[in-house]
Amino acid sequence: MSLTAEQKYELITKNLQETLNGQIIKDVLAKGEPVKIYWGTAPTGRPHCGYFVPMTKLAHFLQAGCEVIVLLADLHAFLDNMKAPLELVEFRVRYYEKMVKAILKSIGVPIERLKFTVGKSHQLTEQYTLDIFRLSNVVSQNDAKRAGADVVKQVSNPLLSGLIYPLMQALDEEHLGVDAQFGGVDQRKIFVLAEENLPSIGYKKRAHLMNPMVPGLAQGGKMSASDPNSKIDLIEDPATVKKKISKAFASPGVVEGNGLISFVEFVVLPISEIKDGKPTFHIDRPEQWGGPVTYTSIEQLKADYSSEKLSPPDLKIGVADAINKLLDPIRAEFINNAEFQELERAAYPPEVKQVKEKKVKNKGTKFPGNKPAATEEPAAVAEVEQKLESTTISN
Ligand SMILES: N[C@@H](Cc1ccc(O)cc1)C(=O)O
Repeated sequence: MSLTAEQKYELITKNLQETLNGQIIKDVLAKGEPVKIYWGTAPTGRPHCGYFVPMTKLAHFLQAGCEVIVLLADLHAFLDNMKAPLELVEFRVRYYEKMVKAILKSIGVPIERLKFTVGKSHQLTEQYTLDIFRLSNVVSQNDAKRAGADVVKQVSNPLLSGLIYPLMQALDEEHLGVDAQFGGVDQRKIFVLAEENLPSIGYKKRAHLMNPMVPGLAQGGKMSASDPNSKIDLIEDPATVKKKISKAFASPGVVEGNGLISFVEFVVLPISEIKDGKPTFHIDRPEQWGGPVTYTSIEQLKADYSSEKLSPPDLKIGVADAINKLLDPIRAEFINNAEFQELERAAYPPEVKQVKEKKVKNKGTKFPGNKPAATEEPAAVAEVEQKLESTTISN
């Protein structure tokens, strides 16, 4: 199936909340060239179900013949208040890469044409360093601070790293040689900073594509890796998925801010369309409430929900089943792959409990029955690090 330039543009911008400088993309398409787009993700907390949203867009970009790059932004994960310490970030990079691939496989997207790159691989060059300095001479402290406000963790004593973060995200566009950057609308201020300032240091302005933020499952707000109740892990077991969804916030008849409906709109329907060519959302509703029902458009679902023809518990049945179906292959891959599991432990080592040690009076080594000084327990990190040293992660 070959698409016209217009059809490609439509697919590229489908389901987005906002596009800035779409003309840049149209111009590339008009020349018959593939559009080069990147999506960056900072490997901080464990990736969760919210990641399905950008993944559906990567699928669209690939369908539209784009060259797609996934940037695993390791240094950004470090610069954002050290959400990922340097000794863990490499494991997280590998864990994220595996997860992104597993999600795309679960959606049925061929990943051969997807390129993965790690921030460090271009961000430590001489030219990049010089570019940070050049950009720091045209961007004010205030503008850099404001640009990062929705992305960088806001703390009472903000660090300098939070100002460098947006500058580097802007520079990545140039150093990855793309036509467009894609991200959530939470990235908007950084995108604008890039558009306004790259030209001042002699670089092209890029197009920016933004997907909406899907509200979390708790009480609105975005899905966040740091709030366990607002999100569902990609390797969560089926029973926990059901439990979390049953607890999700959903007022009868209220569509606005309903995380479950948004999930259907931005994940379930688009994915079924990518997979089977037509959007479907099936609810195995008990007979007494009207029996099974299948929706093929979000408007239809929203109308039924607003008029309370569809109740929150029934919506929840459908969403829990849909999520479990999406997670099945990801869970299976994880469970059947010891390397993957080891990587998870290395990337997210269980917190070492601070056990208060009983003070033992030092009576000297000569004291009868005393043992030689105990060797220190290796730290959890060092231990897994060692185990992993010889393991390579295959695609
Ligand atoms: N800011 C993105 C990560 C990112 C980092 C660097 C980039 O060039 C692009 C994106 C996030 O919030 O996850």
